Amino acid sequence: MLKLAVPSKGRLMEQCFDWFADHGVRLSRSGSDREYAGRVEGVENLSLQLLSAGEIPRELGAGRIDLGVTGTDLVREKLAGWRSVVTELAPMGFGHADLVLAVPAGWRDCETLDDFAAIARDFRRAHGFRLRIATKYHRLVRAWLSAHEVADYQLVDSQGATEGTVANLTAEAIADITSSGETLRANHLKILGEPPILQSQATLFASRAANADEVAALMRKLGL
Ligand SMILES: Nc1ncnc2c1ncn2[C@@H]1O[C@H](COP(=O)(O)OP(=O)(O)OP(=O)(O)O)[C@@H](O)[C@H]1O
Ligand SMILES: O=P(O)(O)OC[C@H]1O[C@H](OP(=O)(O)OP(=O)(O)O)[C@H](O)[C@@H]1O
Repeated sequence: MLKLAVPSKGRLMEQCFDWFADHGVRLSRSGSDREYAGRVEGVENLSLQLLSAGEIPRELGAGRIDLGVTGTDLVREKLAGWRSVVTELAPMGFGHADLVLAVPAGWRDCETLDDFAAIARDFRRAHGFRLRIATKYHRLVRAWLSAHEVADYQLVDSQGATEGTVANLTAEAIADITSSGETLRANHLKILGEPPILQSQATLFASRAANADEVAALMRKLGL
């Protein structure tokens, strides 16, 4: 029996149910809208759990679930050495979002990452502390800034409403997921750097601990 987990709410859950239906497997909640158990029809030996998208990487990593749907951003952020822990089975074509670095739109002299690196150096000298970047994507942001030789900054943890931290004076810049760009615009922020830190989408992952034959049989059933 393979254990599958999908996001427990919102558009991600609905689009996930639609994707499986298009591949001949019907997923549904087993009880009320509040119940986090699920039902599977159309394939044998598969059980369904509804979990927080943010917790699915950890459950895959621990081998407590065999298959999971979540964003590539969350897997890369939350699982060190993710390639040795999970296998990417199928990008699913929804949940597209870019992880980006953004600064106040009014920073006219900051258009490139090189400008940002220079501003960060000057900031430290002028203020006596490092420029603050609010984010929940610590691992990905650190790796990306290091690859671009930006060193004079500190990360400030923000688990939500991250774009508000600049106006609230708890950070000078942010790194967060964007799709329509509305939240950045509404908070007077502009994106720096092209391409983005990461382009994410909802993806079906298998735990490396899962039974490979059972996973291969399911993939055939899904037509993948
Ligand atoms: N505006 C958006 N458009 C598209 N995808 C998004 C957007 N915001 C977040 N996502 C994606 O949705 C996935 C889930 O994100 P989110 O952080 O909301 O989950 P979560 O915090 O684990 O949910 P929960 O509140 O259940 O804990 C991530 O992979 C993320 O990339
Ligand atoms: O570019 P947009 O289409 O405006 O979308 C971006 C927003 O969506 C996500 O927030 P979410 O609604 O998941 O809430 P959060 O602040 O708790 O992360 C993300 O963190 C951004 O804030």
